[in-house]
Amino acid sequence: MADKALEGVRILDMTHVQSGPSCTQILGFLGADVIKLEPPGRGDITRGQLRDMPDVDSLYFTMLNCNKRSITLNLKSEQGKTIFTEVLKTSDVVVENFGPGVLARLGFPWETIQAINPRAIYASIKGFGSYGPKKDFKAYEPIAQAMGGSMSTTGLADGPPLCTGLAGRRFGLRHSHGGGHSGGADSVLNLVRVKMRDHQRLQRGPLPEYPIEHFDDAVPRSGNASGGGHPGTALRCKPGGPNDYIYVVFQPQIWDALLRTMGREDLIDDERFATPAARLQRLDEVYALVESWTLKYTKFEVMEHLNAINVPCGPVLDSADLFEDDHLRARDMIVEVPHPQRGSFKTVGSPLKLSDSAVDITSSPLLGEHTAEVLEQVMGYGTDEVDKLRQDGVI
Ligand SMILES: CC(C)(COP(=O)(O)OP(=O)(O)OC[C@H]1O[C@@H](n2cnc3c(N)ncnc32)[C@H](O)[C@@H]1OP(=O)(O)O)[C@@H](O)C(=O)NCCC(=O)NCCSC(=O)C(=O)O
Repeated sequence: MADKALEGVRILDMTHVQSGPSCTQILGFLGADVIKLEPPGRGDITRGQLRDMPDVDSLYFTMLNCNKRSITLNLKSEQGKTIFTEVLKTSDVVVENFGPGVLARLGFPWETIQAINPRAIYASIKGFGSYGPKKDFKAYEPIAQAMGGSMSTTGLADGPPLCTGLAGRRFGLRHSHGGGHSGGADSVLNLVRVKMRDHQRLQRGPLPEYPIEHFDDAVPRSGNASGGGHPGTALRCKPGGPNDYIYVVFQPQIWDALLRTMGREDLIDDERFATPAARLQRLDEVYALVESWTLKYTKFEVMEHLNAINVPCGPVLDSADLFEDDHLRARDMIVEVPHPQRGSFKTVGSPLKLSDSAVDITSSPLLGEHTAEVLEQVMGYGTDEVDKLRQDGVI
């Protein structure tokens, strides 16, 4: 039995930036042989973007390209196209997120790829998919957030629309489950399904769980209101820093126990708060009451108190908290990876945990680190031929 779920599966990875690389990195975590194909010279543009060390692959690149091999190949040269055809024949899956029309301009539209290797699964990420009036538009993550409904519903009611911090992954993850062509805006829309629910509810009356009084035609920005069936919000904690908050979901069954923990047994029979319906009428008061208690403790202390009585809650973890978090470390979600140029770097582990497929995270490859290895071992080229291809600027 293979040690890893995707051992023996070869991925021809023609992805760049964030959306595609995050998908193929997960395939690498699961044991696939991911061969990342990059243009000679610069490679994936992110290698040189947002650099924190001169002339060294950026964290932007290293954190999205672990567990891959890198080959360089000039797809605009005739020999490059020939080599591409050969690599394609040895691949099980092809993943690409080029701009619309790029592969066709290179001479490899989907039909040609399919004819060269009919058994290959083809996964294509575009901003707006392969059909529909906007199919030829380029896109980055914030554009998908703008056009998939996320921005208009994120933020405070009296502030501008906001992007969330879920870059790249949200755009790409939804595409990684099979062959096909789909779009980033589709993915975002899929994740704002509850807002589309609320839009239709709004046509029958105001939405009581939203922290606003007056509604227009579209779903408003909901601040920190919970999108689920129970109200919830982020409450301030000690010592009052920008992320000293804890998110609390007010399930009906927690109310009495919460009042006891807060030392407010006197309110248990108070009819203003006694039922979920009564509390929904005065959420501001409910939140202010509980916040007067959370402000006495740190967000981690509140987490302890609330979990002791089974209240669903989550302290707002900032990036410093995340790197130190004992749970994330125990689950290998924060890992340190050796790197030939950087010494090592910290990255985020695999969100997929399969019981019989351990994840060993290896460094992102240097540009073209495996070109000779792949050409010689996978495709049978001789060392002299590889040298000649290098001199000719093909690889
Ligand atoms: C992200 C992009 C806007 C980036 O645009 P560009 O930088 O202009 O890249 P393109 O993919 O359009 O490719 C530009 C050119 O590079 C050429 N090219 C690419 N690879 C090669 C190789 N190996 N050899 C030779 N030439 C190459 C390609 O033929 C194009 O040439 P010409 O044919 O001569 O033009 C676009 O790729 C795109 O819309 N992708 C799909 C959606 C997507 O995944 N977006 C990122 C999502 S999230 C994210 O990551 C984020 O927000 O950040």
